[in-house]
Amino acid sequence: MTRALLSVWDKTGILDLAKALAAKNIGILSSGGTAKTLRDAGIPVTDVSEYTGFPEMMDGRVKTLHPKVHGGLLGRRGTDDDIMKAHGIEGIDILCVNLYPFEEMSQKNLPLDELIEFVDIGGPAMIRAASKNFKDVAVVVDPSDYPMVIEAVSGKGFTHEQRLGLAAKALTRTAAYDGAISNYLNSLNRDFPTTLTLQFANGRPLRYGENPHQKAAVYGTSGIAGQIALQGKEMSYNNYLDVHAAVSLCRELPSPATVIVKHNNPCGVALGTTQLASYLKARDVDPVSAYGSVVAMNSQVGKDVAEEICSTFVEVLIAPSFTDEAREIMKRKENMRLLLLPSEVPADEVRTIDGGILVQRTPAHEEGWDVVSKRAPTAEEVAALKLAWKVVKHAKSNAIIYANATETVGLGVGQMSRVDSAKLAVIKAAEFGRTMKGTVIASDAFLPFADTLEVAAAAGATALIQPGGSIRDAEVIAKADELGVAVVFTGTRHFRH
Ligand SMILES: NC(=O)c1ncn([C@@H]2O[C@H](COP(=O)(O)O)[C@@H](O)[C@H]2O)c1NC=O
Repeated sequence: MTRALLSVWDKTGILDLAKALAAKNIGILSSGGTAKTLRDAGIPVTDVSEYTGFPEMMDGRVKTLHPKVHGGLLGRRGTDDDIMKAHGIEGIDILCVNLYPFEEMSQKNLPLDELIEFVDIGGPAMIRAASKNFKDVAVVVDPSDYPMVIEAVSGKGFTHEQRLGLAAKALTRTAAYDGAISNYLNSLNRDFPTTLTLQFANGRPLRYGENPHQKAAVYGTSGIAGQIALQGKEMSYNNYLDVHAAVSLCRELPSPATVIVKHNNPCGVALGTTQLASYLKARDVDPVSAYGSVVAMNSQVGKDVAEEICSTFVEVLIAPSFTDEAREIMKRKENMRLLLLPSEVPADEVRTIDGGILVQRTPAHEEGWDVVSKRAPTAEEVAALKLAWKVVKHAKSNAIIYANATETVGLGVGQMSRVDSAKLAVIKAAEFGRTMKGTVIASDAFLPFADTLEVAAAAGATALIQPGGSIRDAEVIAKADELGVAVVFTGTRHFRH
C-alpha cells in the first residue's frame, strides 16, 4: 500500500489514522479542510488539488471529482497499469471518507438552497468507486473502523474479507445517505414522501417466525429491535411483537405502572404506589393469562419485584433499569429475557401489507375531554377514565376496557362486535371473582347503539369514555342520563387493527 486519500467531514480519529499511515510511509492525499487538519498536526500531506492540477472550486462543490482521483480508485492493478501510467494516475489503496451531514441538517428547517449544499457529491462518488474496486482498495466510512485499519496497515494488510466487508458497509452508507436525500426531496410540501426509502441494519435471523415452520429475521439498531437481552433465551418473533405492544402502552402511563401483554393485547394494567404494588395488581387482573406473558414496567425493578416475577413464568420483563440484587435474583430464571425500556418513541408506525406498506403518524396532542352527560364524572371516575382511555388505545379493536382509578378490571378486546367485548370482559372478570361495580369503561370507537352501555351499566360501570361521533350519540347520551352514567367524549378514535 503506497497511497491513501482522506476526505472527511467528521474529523474524529483522523489524526490517529493519518499518523499510522505516515509511519508506514503511505502517502496521504487530502481535500482542503482535512489536509489543513493533518498539516496543522505536523503530518505530511499532499493536497488533492496539487495532485490533480485543478483547484477546489465552486465553494467546495468540486474538490475530488477528477479522473486522476477516480482513476486512482477504479484502476485495476495489473490490468489498467499502463493506462494509469500514461495519464499520470497514481493508484489509491485506502480511501477514508465520511459525508456532509445531510441527515442532521435536514432536521433543522433550513431553506432548500442552504440544505442542498449539504448534499455530498464527491464523497459518495469516491466511496462507490473504491467499493467497486474493493479487491485493490480498502474503503473506510466509519471512524469506529479506524483501529482495524491501523492494525491492518501496521501489520499484514487487509484480508479479502475485510475489504469486502468495508465495501459492503460503504455502499450501505451511500444507500442510506441517498435514501435520506430522496425521502426529503420527495416529501417537500407533503406529509409523506411519494417514494419512501427505508434502511434497517443489524439483521439477525430468528429461530423461527410466528410458528416453527416459518423462517424469520429481525432488523434494527435502536429501540427494542436493536437490543441484546441482558439475560435469557434469544428473543423470538412473537416476543418482539408482544414487547412492542407492552412498551407502547407502558411509556404512556404515569410511573410506577405495569403492563402485562399476551398475544399483543394487554391482559392486566395497573398503577401503584410502588412498582411491586402495580405488578401484583396487574397480575391479579387475569392471573391465568399473565402466565407466560410479556411484562413491561416503567420504574426500576428491585429485589421485591424480581422475587415475585421469579415465582411465576414470564417470557420477557422490560423495565428502565434493574438493581444489581434484582439481576442476581432473576438469574434463577435463566431463560427469562430482560430488556431495557427504550425512552425514545418511534416517529412513524410502519406495517406491511400484500404488495406494500402502511405508514401512520400519531400527533402528540392532548386528547379532548367533553362531558356530554347530565352528570359529570367524579374525581375518582376521572382518574379511572384516564387510565381506561390510555389502555384502550393499545388494545385490538373492538375494545372495551373496564377500570378503576389504578387498574384495569376487565378487558374485552379484539372482537368483531363491540357489545361482545363489553360482555366478554364481564364474564372473564367474574372468573377471577371480580365485579365491575364502581368501574368505568373506555371504548376505542364510538358506541353505535346504546347496547354496550346497557351491558356495562348492568354490570356496575358508572362512567364511559369514548370518542363520540355516532349518528346515535344522542340516543346513547339519553340512555346514560337515564342510568346515571357520566359520559365523556374525546373526539379522538383509537381503532387498532
Ligand atoms: N465536491 C467534491 O469533490 C468533494 N469531495 C469530497 N467531498 C466531501 O468533502 C468533505 C471533506 O472536506 P474537507 O476535507 O474540505 O473538510 C467530505 O465530507 C467529503 O465527502 C466533496 N464535497 C462535496 O461533494
